[in-house]
Amino acid sequence: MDALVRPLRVALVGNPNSGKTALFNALTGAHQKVANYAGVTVERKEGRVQARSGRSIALLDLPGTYSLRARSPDEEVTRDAVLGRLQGEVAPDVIVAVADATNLRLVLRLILELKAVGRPMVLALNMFDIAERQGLRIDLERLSASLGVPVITTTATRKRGIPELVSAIEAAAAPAWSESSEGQWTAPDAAAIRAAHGRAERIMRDCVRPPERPDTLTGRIDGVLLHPVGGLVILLALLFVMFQAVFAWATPAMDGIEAVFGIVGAGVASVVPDTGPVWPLVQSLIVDGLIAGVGGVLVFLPQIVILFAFIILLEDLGYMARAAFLMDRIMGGAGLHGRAFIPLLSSFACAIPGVMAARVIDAKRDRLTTIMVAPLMTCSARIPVYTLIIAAFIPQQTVWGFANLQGLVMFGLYAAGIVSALAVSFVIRKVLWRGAVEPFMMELPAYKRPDARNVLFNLWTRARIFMERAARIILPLMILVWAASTFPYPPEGASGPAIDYSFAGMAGQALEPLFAPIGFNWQMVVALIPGMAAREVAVAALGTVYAIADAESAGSLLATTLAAQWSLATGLAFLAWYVFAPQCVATLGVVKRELNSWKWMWVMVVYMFALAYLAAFVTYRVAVALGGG
Ligand SMILES: Nc1nc2c(ncn2[C@@H]2O[C@H](COP(=O)(O)OP(=O)(O)OP(=O)(O)O)[C@@H](O)[C@H]2O)c(=O)[nH]1
Ligand SMILES: [Mg+2]
Repeated sequence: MDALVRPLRVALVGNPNSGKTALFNALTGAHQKVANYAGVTVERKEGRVQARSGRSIALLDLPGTYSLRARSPDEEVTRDAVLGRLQGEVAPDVIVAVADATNLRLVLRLILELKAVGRPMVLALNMFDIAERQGLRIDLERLSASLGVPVITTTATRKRGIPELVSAIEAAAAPAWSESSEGQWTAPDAAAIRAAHGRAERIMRDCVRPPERPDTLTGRIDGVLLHPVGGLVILLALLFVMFQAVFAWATPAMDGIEAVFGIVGAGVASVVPDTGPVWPLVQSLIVDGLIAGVGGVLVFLPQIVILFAFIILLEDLGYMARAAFLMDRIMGGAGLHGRAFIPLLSSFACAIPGVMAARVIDAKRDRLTTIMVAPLMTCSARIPVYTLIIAAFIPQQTVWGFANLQGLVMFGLYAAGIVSALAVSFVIRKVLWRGAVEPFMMELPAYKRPDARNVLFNLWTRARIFMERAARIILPLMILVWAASTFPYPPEGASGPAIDYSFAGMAGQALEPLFAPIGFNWQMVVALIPGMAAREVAVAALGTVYAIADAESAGSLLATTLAAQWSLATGLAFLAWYVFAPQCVATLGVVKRELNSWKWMWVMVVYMFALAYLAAFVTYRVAVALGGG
């Protein structure tokens, strides 16, 4: 192919948290996730840029690494991309080494390794705004001369230095039209590593003067936040406030959304005639199937947004790496690798990115353990389930004079997820493989003021994912649930409610004996079946089933209906079930893919269902014994 017309292949390579993805976004206009901790990007991501000359650039964003001597799966992706060893790819035409200008020492060694690969290279000195603020003096010309690569200063988050970087990339590529498919690189031996280390130190001494105004704030804040006792207390307090806020602040917005659905439902009922054989069905599909089902899940959007506002702000500040540090001892005691923290943290959004983030863990067994427990963390799809049951059964009251009881129960459910993840990993360590957990090192990023646009964009992404799931997964399933609960019609002269004679009613009643010991009724069983697709589907299905079953309660809130129809013990057993049950086929699919093993996927299915059944059983029996039946 003609080298002039095919796009220029460029790879962004650098230490974790140096701003590669921020730079990628600034160059391509993409919106890949950027956050202030190491290990955000675990996959290669491709984007396009058009240079002024008209030449198209195919840009690769890669996971961060300290060396081409890769250890973990994410680092292997970077090494293989740089060397052109990825399936169906050739080595990049230009490597852009991305460096955090305030933290050059480590990246210099990586740059020297990259030079040895022999591809044209450009150094982007990113975070240059911070370097300037600190009064860090870098002799750019000398640095460029000692390394033998052009140096461009950038501030990715403000899009500074972007056109200059693009020009430098083009200029670097121009002479090298060679189509060699693989970069050459051989792992250096100990002597070579020492030599590179010495060279990096010399370059540091020659080109970089220490900052005039070093960042002392980070150190002072860490003195408090990383205190072994005080730090943990602050972490717990933060989580406590977060769950209080989820309940206290969301209510007005949720009431608003509910009111809108109520008005829409009433509007539909007044517009659609209720005569003839078809119109009542249409009305039922819209009101019982779509509004009661899909709308019943969408009302939880405000809670999702509030929870993620906290998480995203803390991520951007740079607090999450500190939380990992604080939890390291506890996690180590449970046999979890310190690097498991970020995957488990990601699992609060959804177990799928969580399971994928486990790629940052190099030891196979540690990675497997992390993946096996990640789905126990409370993902956001559980929020509708938890909130619905809490609203139905837990009174809205203040305890200890300041805490909202509903928020406290939510906190407890999250804690149950975390504690059981620790317990399961402890058991895996004791039963399946022993041996010490490897020590864990993670750079603590400097604190940064959260960037409003980044926070809002990430928040919008979470909200969009939630709403898209409602449209893509819940909506079609609710049409099925509605149809299964409506047809066939009851026979002539039937006495019971019509739904009892429907497919759903029959299936639920057939399976009910299996679930009776844990206090579930047939409507719940019906909800659990489509609920395998995603956890919040169960809430939608309950909404639809109860809306069809019980015309009198039509229009009243699902929580009110449940409070009337279920015992307290049943409600609590349902909560306990949802702490553990692996009701998400997409997660199971990703576990199979990441571990490349059906066996471990089935181990997960079996152990999680077993725990769910056991937990619901114990909860139900204890609650009944205490008078909650
Ligand atoms: N002040 C400032 N902050 C930046 C700049 N570039 C990136 N950041 C911030 O630095 C943090 C890390 O940025 P990312 O783009 O996620 O870093 P990364 O290199 O992709 O990290 P990994 O994917 O974990 O390897 C984020 O909080 C960004 O907002 C910059 O030029 N100036
Ligand atoms: Mg990244």
